[in-house]
Amino acid sequence: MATINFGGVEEQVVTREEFPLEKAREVLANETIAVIGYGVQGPGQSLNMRDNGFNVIVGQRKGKTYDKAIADGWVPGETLFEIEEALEKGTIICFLLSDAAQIELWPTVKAALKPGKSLYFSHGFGVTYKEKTGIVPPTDVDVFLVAPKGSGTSLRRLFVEGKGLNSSFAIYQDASGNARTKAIAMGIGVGSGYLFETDFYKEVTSDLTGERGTLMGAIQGIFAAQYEVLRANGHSPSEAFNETVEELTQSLMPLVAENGMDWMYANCSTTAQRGALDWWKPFHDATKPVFEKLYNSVKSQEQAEISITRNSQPDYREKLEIELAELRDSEMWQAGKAVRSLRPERS
Ligand SMILES: NC(=O)c1ccc[n+]([C@@H]2O[C@H](COP(=O)([O-])OP(=O)(O)OC[C@H]3O[C@@H](n4cnc5c(N)ncnc54)[C@H](O)[C@@H]3O)[C@@H](O)[C@H]2O)c1
Ligand SMILES: CC(C)(O)[C@@H](O)C(=O)O
Ligand SMILES: [Mg+2]
Ligand SMILES: [Mg+2]
Repeated sequence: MATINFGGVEEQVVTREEFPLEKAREVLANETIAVIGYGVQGPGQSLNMRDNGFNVIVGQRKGKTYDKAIADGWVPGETLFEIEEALEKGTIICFLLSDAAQIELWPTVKAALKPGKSLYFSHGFGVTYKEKTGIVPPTDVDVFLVAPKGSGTSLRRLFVEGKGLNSSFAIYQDASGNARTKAIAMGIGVGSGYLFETDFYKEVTSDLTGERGTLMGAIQGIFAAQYEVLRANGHSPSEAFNETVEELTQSLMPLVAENGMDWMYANCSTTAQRGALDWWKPFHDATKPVFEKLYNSVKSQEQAEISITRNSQPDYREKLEIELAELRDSEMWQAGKAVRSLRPERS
């Protein structure tokens, strides 16, 4: 573990330098890694591990996604199987179905978890909310998680570009005495940048907060609010969208990603800097109570309850799609579509 100072707080993290890919390959040399589910994380993690030289198979029920796995080079009967067969063959079971679907499949997975096998998650959800999910692993298997901090789509894209998303890792149960090393090896194998340690409860609590907050929920809320105010005051969709979204994603966020907020500010006018430095505080004060409400709703398990109830309905995909279509069809995101089509690299 390397000790790194994060803004005055020292943390132990695992870097690729200290735990190189060769070591990860050695640790997992005798394992068959069965990736169960080929939705968003499934492809990213399985393809990265395959390209990193691990022994990986995929378990996916037949249908459109199974065909996508074939298109990605997984071979039926060799590296691609029905879920039950992959569970049988795998020694490390990567449970990468949607969190709600994990509940339904758990009895099947549990039956396949013979002593000595490992159960791998990418979220603390299933076992943390065991009263709601029924996911209680047998005591003679290792249980750990590696949670990439980003979409499986980015996990794969960054890997292909020679970059990496950071991931957290956590141990829930160490039956073999080797769970920690295995978890870290898996984290390196899926293409993580660096790995930071957490526990299942903290992972699920921070993750549910983040995606409902700044990463996804809050950002759409704040975009919509500013766009609406600009439009209500007579600004065109072009002007409102560019001033709300396009400039942020194309110009300013890449600068923040590269060198931090102050550096992005410093690369804008002093007029902009003065205004931003004055206005971030009112935005902070206005939104902090909402973040507190959100965190409490996660902590009380209300968010887990909603997620399970809503995403377990037979038509949950169709219902999500209706709400996504509402976003997509809104004037702001339709304006965005037009703006994207005008980017020079697209013409
Ligand atoms: N999406 C991400 O990028 C992301 C990022 C970090 C962590 N995670 C976590 O990774 C895990 C997998 O998430 P995901 O977003 O990749 O999942 P997903 O929603 O894309 O679903 C994965 C697979 O589940 C299958 N599935 C759904 N219902 C099923 C059922 N009843 N029986 C059998 N198969 C079924 C689908 O065919 C699909 O292949 C979750 O724990 C999630 O919280 C996801
Ligand atoms: C990609 C996210 C938002 O980080 C993940 O947590 C998820 O649930 O998809
Ligand atoms: Mg999440
Ligand atoms: Mg997340």
